[in-house]
Amino acid sequence: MTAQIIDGTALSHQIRSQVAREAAALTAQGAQPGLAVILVGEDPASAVYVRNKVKACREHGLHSVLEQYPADMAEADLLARIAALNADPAIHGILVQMPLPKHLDPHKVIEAIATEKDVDGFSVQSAGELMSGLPGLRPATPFGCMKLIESTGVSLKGKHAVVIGRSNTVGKPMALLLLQANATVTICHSGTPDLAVHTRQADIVVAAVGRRNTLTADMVKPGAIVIDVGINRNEQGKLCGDVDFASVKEVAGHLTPVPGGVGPMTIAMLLVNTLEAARAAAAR
Ligand SMILES: Nc1nc(=O)c2c([nH]1)NC[C@@H]1CN(c3ccc(C(=O)N[C@@H](CCC(=O)O)C(=O)O)cc3)C=[N+]21
Repeated sequence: MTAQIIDGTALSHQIRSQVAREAAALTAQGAQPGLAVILVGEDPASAVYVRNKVKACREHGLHSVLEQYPADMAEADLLARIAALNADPAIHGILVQMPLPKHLDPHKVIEAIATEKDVDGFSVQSAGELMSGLPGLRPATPFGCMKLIESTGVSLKGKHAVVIGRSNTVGKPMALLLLQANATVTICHSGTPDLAVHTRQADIVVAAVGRRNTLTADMVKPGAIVIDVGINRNEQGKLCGDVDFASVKEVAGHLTPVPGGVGPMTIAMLLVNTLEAARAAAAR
């Protein structure tokens, strides 16, 4: 059996087109959605990601601004920029690219963003809303993973989902979204003694570790849905995920590639969140 490859690029374009239509309607009402992206420091990978985010906004009729600051920017100056964007009526979403240079406290920075503009869904308030089943902005990566799973047409109800990784940005919110969709959820992490014992039971595996070949074919139940959140490089410098794609595709039922899986969906869901934030602002 060979897995169906889930095309994240194609799905992201469908979602982005929908966002563009709805953004145009808001713009016609004088409420064009706007995203501000802040990058501190010169990490080349981060620079590529933020440029792609801003470019995606421009291509789909959203207003966007990119603010780039030197790596030694003072925390007070960053907080002041966030305060100014909080007060800017043309901006509905604020994203501060992570990771931040060491001297900047990410928690303090995230909490400075107005809750209604927290399009990353990283704030304590947004996390609490997700935990409590309240409406709110959902973290883009796990939100995108849910859309990828939904695109298979397989119902999550009563299924066993295993999440590998417990980060605040992916693993934990992913587990909560799966739980909300009525899956039975297991969270595995670096302290799990035998990962394969859990993943072999799983109808859905979401791998969000940041280490190549974390999930191999022998660890996968035949027919399972496998979502690969990893972003790694192999010896040749080629982008690859946490899943051993070549072997797992012979066992899984559905599998996301890297690149072309979760990454493009993260950007699409960021646009969805910005649209949602703009819509909420227009209704106030
Ligand atoms: N505040 C904040 N919010 C984020 O959402 C955030 C962040 N910080 N820091 C870094 C991570 C990473 N991230 C990605 C987004 C898109 C791709 C993406 O589009 N990847 C393409 C490949 C791009 C390439 O070729 O490098 C793909 O997988 O097909 C990847 C990674 C968002 N992040």
